[in-house]
Amino acid sequence: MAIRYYTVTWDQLHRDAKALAWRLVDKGPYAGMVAITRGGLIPCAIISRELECRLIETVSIVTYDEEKRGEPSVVKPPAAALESRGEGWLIIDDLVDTGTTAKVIRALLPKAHFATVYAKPAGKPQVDTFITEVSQDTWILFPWDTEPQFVAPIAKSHASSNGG
Ligand SMILES: O=P(O)(O)OC[C@H]1O[C@H](OP(=O)(O)OP(=O)(O)O)[C@H](O)[C@@H]1O
Ligand SMILES: O=c1[nH]c(=O)c2nc[nH]c2[nH]1
Ligand SMILES: [Mg+2]
Repeated sequence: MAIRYYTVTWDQLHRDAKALAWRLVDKGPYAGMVAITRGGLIPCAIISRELECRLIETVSIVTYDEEKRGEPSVVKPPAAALESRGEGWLIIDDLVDTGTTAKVIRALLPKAHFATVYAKPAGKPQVDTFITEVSQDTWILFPWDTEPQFVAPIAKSHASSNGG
């Protein structure tokens, strides 16, 4: 199956994270927020500003090596939220894909509210609130993983693909 790419710019990420904050504001107040590093850090910063929530904990789960999956391991647990099992806490990640990361965090913090900006169908059941769904065969390209580069004019690439 050919992979598609969905490019997210800084502006779009800011807009989508704010849209998520709008959905979350009435579900609070929150005891604090847990950002899933590293992808959840920037959406968490944007949402914490909107919700005026200044207590931020982090959790680090290592699952991916580039675009290949490995076994998930908790590199840094969300210490401040563990005792309450996440009650009143808001967990933020940039996206849910297979749901592997979300399942590990949910086991640690079963009472927390889990929110992501983007969601793919396989992981969607693990998430309480999200903004945009993309198909399972789509790879989301975040602004921190990409940079603008020169692209040849259409006429040039068209001519070379026609042997011109
Ligand atoms: O639903 P899943 O299949 O588990 O995939 C989703 C997770 O994968 C990405 O993180 P990654 O593990 O690549 O680490 P990073 O956030 O440090 O880039 C993304 O930020 C999510 O946390
Ligand atoms: O940058 C990313 N884009 C994705 O679509 C994805 N899925 C899992 N992990 C991911 N990281
Ligand atoms: Mg991540």
